[in-house]
Amino acid sequence: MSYRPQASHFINGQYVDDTDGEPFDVIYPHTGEVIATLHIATAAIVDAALDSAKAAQKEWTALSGTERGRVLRRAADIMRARNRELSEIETKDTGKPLSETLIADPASGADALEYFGGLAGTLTGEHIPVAGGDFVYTRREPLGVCVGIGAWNYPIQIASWKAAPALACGNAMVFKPSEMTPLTALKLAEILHEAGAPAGLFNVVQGAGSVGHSLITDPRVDKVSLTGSVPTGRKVYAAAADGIRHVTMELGGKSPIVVFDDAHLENAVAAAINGNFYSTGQICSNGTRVFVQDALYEKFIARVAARMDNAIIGDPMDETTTIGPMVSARQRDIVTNYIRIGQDEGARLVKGGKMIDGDGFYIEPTLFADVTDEMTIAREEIFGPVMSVLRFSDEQEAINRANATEFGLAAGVFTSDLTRAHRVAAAFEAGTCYINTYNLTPVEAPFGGMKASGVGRENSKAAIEHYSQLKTVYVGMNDVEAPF
Ligand SMILES: NC(=O)C1=CN([C@@H]2O[C@H](COP(=O)(O)OP(=O)(O)OC[C@H]3O[C@@H](n4cnc5c(N)ncnc54)[C@H](O)[C@@H]3O)[C@@H](O)[C@H]2O)C=CC1
Repeated sequence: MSYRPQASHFINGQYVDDTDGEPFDVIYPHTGEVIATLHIATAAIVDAALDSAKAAQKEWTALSGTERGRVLRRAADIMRARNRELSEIETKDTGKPLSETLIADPASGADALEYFGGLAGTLTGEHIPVAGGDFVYTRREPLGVCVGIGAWNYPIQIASWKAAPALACGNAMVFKPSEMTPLTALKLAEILHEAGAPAGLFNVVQGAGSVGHSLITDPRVDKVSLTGSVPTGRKVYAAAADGIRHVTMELGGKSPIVVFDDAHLENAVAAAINGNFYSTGQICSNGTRVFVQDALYEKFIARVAARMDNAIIGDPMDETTTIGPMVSARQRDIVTNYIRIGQDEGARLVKGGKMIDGDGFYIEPTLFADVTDEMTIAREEIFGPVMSVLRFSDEQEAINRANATEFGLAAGVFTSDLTRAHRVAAAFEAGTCYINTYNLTPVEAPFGGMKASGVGRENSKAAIEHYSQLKTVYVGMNDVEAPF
């Protein structure tokens, strides 16, 4: 298995490298083998990326929105045409099964490019009449150079969800993928260039936190958009604050799914399976605290356990596989440790719980029952295939317990009682709520967190607010009066 990108970085319309940068390996999680070695961006690389973004932004913002949109929509078409190639690279980089990447990852990136490409020509200001025939108009202007920083779980999706609205609004972007998954952001850069984006409009530089830090503290940068954990979010937000930079923070979660007695059992079970085991549990909005009402409790656990027997764990390149490895040995060990803590603290291990021997970073999908609110596995984000089921009796109790967390990314409710569904959705302290389904993120709908889970929204028209700013122009139509 190998996949070698042409070079580590993509700057000013071309692949570039600087071998003075410290080398780092790209590891295929199925086998643990090194598939490529790239270099961390040096100061010269970061400088070149920011300079080229600054120059390209001027050229790009001079185009009409329709012209910018055409480039983004062309990029969406190229991405769809290259879906299999991109999906295979994504699978090699992340270990996610091809059965997922073929339908979810580049496809969701292409949706973002298409959607924001369509919106680009519609971005306008307002005309506001005021007293005496004077009027005000507003101009919706880009922010300038945006920095995007990605997590490792959805590399091409995260890069596209940030690039598409940023570019639609007339900004340029320098994107730093996670050092765990550096490959497909380079492909996005290549595709945007092929689609006609000016050289330098979307650059990719590699590295870990220190490269991220040098980007977000650079005076050429106007906006920072991070997808990552809450601790990283705190650091990035603080660093951006020093320069009063705009931010979008898409951070972690510990989201609840509340299943009432009157729920459609198989739908709730399927949603809990998707919301805990898809992408081997490495999804920020996963519903990792599943609250089930008394009368349905044991039945629910039995059905989840039975359906877990149908999981096909193994080679992610085999299109029948439904559970791949964890992204890294480190992440596998973090999750294994949480499973041990869950057992030590008295949760009932119903299924799974073990590492799978071999060179790949595999772990069994794991189901815990009788989890209580104070247990570590009910409080901390695990970011792995571990479902915790908790028992509850009444609605208000479920709402209070669901909200008793610093996070607020997503929440779900399953019930056949229409008014209760909306009442509970309104009471959830979470940015993205679901009724009788879970974890769907169409580009048309805003996505993002409340509380410690984030600031701002991605996708939908709401994202435009986070990649543009309004300028007010007051037009005087009368003589100017002064007191003397
Ligand atoms: N809300 C959302 O949309 C999503 C959130 N996530 C969250 O991401 C986390 C998992 O991803 P990880 O890559 O482990 O997150 P992480 O927080 O370790 O790293 C995220 C990115 O930030 C960079 N970074 C780290 N320290 C930095 C610093 N001081 N300055 C600038 N950049 C820095 C990393 O190199 C990486 O590119 C989970 O908490 C998950 O919930 C993941 C996907 C979606």
